[in-house]
Amino acid sequence: MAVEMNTVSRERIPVTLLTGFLGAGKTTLLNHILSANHGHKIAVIVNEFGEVGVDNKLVVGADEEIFEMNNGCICCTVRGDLIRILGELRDARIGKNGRKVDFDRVLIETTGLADPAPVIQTFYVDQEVDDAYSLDAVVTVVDAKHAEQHLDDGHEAQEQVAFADVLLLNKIDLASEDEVKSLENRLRSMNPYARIYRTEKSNIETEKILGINAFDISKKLEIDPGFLEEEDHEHDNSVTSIVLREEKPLDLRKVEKWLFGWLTTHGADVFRYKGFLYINNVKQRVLIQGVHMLFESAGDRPWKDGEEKISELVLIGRNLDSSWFQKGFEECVAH
Ligand SMILES: Nc1nc2c(ncn2[C@@H]2O[C@H](COP(=O)(O)OP(=O)(O)OP(=O)(O)O)[C@@H](O)[C@H]2O)c(=O)[nH]1
Repeated sequence: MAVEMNTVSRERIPVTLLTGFLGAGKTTLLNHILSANHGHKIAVIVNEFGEVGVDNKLVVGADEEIFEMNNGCICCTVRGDLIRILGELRDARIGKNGRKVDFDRVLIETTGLADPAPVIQTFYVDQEVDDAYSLDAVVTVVDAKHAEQHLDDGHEAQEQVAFADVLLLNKIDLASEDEVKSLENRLRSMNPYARIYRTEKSNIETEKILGINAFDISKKLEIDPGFLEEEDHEHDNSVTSIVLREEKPLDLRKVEKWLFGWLTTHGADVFRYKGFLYINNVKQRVLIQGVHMLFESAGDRPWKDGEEKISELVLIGRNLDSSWFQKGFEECVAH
């Protein structure tokens, strides 16, 4: 009996923590994992900075259970939420409380602004979480085009690299071989342990990131000996988010002209923006998103019958003037 109990308690649910700076390619990786044929049943927890759950809408794979935590950063205000969701999932796995969720691993996508250390701590410091879950690996997606800049001025970006078990050097199509090599050297000097893979569109064999048993707390403690005790962590408070909403149909050309005009002068201030637009005389939602000055808009699925048609755009960056954005967005209404 004792042996059996030990076996049960040691069978903890593996968790992959997916981090990476804003726009690096985390959702792209998540979609890639969820569409791949690997046989794992994955419960996904996504954390969004800003009020609108755009990420949830961007994630494909309707079969997976997706739990979303909005309105805060996973490493601060919603850490309690994370513990609660992990507890609920653990119970649902065995059909407790009348709900059954069938999964064999958990994947957590953190917001690009999260410092991973407090999230990792949760798996060691919270006893109930520790009993039920084991951290399999911290996978950090790095944007080959913008990482140097993010690493120069961001504490979170540095921590994300420092705590990674696997680094995906993504978007290599946007950087030269020399740039990629020099970034690789920089990453290697920051984190000598992580396995580094170069990727385009976060395309990687799932065996290289799931079930790899790569997380080793002793290595993390070598990097930062006090990290399990750290109560506080720093945030770059100059980074904020704005949510724009408009119920009237918009004119896509006006939106593009307005946004593009602003981006050409302020592209460095905006890390990430994304949303769906309700465009005049267009049956589909239009997905609009970008990272700094790289911007794309594309037709998404058609609006469903009875679905509220509304445009929602989230911007994350520095020095964002909310009233200026609200006014500009309103002026994009189609006439
Ligand atoms: N050119 C290029 N674009 C990429 C690549 N990978 C992802 N993208 C694009 O980069 C943008 C951001 O990708 P996401 O996967 O949404 O990034 P993210 O890290 O989830 O972003 P946040 O959730 O905002 O932090 C999207 O427009 C992707 O299509 C790549 O390898 N090359």
